[in-house]
Amino acid sequence: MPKFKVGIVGATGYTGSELLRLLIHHPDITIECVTSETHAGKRITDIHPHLLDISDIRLESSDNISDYDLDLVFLALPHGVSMSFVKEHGLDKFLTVDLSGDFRLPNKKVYEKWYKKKHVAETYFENAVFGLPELYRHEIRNARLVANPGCYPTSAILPLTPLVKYDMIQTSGIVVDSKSGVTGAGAKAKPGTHFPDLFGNFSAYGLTSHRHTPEIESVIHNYTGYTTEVLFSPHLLPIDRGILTTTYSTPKKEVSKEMVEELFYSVFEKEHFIRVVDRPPLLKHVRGSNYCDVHVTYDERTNKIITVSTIDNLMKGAAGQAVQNMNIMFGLIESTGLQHIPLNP
Ligand SMILES: NC(=O)C1=CN([C@@H]2O[C@H](COP(=O)(O)OP(=O)(O)OC[C@H]3O[C@@H](n4cnc5c(N)ncnc54)[C@H](OP(=O)(O)O)[C@@H]3O)[C@@H](O)[C@H]2O)C=CC1
Ligand SMILES: CC(=O)N[C@@H](CCC(=O)OP(=O)(O)O)C(=O)O
Repeated sequence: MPKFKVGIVGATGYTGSELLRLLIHHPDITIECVTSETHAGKRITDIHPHLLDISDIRLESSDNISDYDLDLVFLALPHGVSMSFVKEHGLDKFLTVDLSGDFRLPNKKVYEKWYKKKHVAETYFENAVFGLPELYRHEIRNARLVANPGCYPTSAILPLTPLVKYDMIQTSGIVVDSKSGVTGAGAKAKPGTHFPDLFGNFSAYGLTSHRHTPEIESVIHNYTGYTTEVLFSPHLLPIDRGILTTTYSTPKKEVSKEMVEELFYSVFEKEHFIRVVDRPPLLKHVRGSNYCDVHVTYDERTNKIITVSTIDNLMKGAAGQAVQNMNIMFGLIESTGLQHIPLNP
């Protein structure tokens, strides 16, 4: 079978780098072009020296993308930039997997409220499928534009949807408390991601205003039909990769630890990348892999259901999930090229 041809737009960033790591040896695809506006003309190893003797492809401007006959393009671009690319190229020439948040929300109004940015390609919201395969596998198969989920939303939506869908929890007062490694903030240095600010430190940010709040709420609504109220609080961990998310919710009816555990085991039984674990998961047990480890329990004393989930933000939180979506769009086995064993320790 001929291989599928793909391009990576924004290949110099962290998710671009991770896409390269996953795709160079993917058995069913070839990487035809990789783009950078800042480093066009340089070899990929000038930016990613770890690829020495592995790839010698040259970076070029995304203006050249039309010179290639591509089946699919990954947009590993900042939000605001992805939407301009989609507006310029449309969806007829190639399939698109957008890693940014530009097409994850229901419409322009919600986007502009939370992103504080004008949306210039609103007509494409109706084409976009939210790229969480465990929820929307069938829709992804026929999509031309997949909005790859945010890293925090992936870690929160996966454990919350079974609880909401099966009517186990009250829809208000759901608390999502997340901690992320610093690669979640992208490759460009910012004051808060500077080594002395990070090392030996730990901080909350984006309280009450983070753009992943409407992403979590709108996907839960779309998938379950329930309108929820989610309080989302992100934190920055002094580590490179990984997200650990704890959720707290109140049961709607009488539950037990065994009941919630049974629900998770049955819902996720057939999911290759979701592992239900019988104790709180560790970040190191998913590092470098596309797994999401989830744990659920019930605290009788406070009457709260607690979930703890872990992902690698660059894998199941970004590039790994994007490749999982690509596999589905091409009709390949979903786990192709994603069988990495977690790097422990
Ligand atoms: N990091 C993570 O854990 C996750 C990231 N995401 C999302 O994925 C997307 C990519 O993230 P990430 O790889 O971390 O980001 P980076 O900041 O590391 O990389 C962004 C890339 O976009 C390119 N680029 C092109 N045009 C512009 C522009 N106008 N301004 C800035 N950069 C531009 C940059 O390269 P050049 O200058 O060479 O052209 C660079 O390669 C973002 O939308 C992010 O929100 C989603 C989930 C998780
Ligand atoms: C640690 C850190 O800064 N994380 C990022 C989220 C990364 C992510 O999922 O990204 P997008 O929704 O932007 O694609 C943040 O809070 O803005």
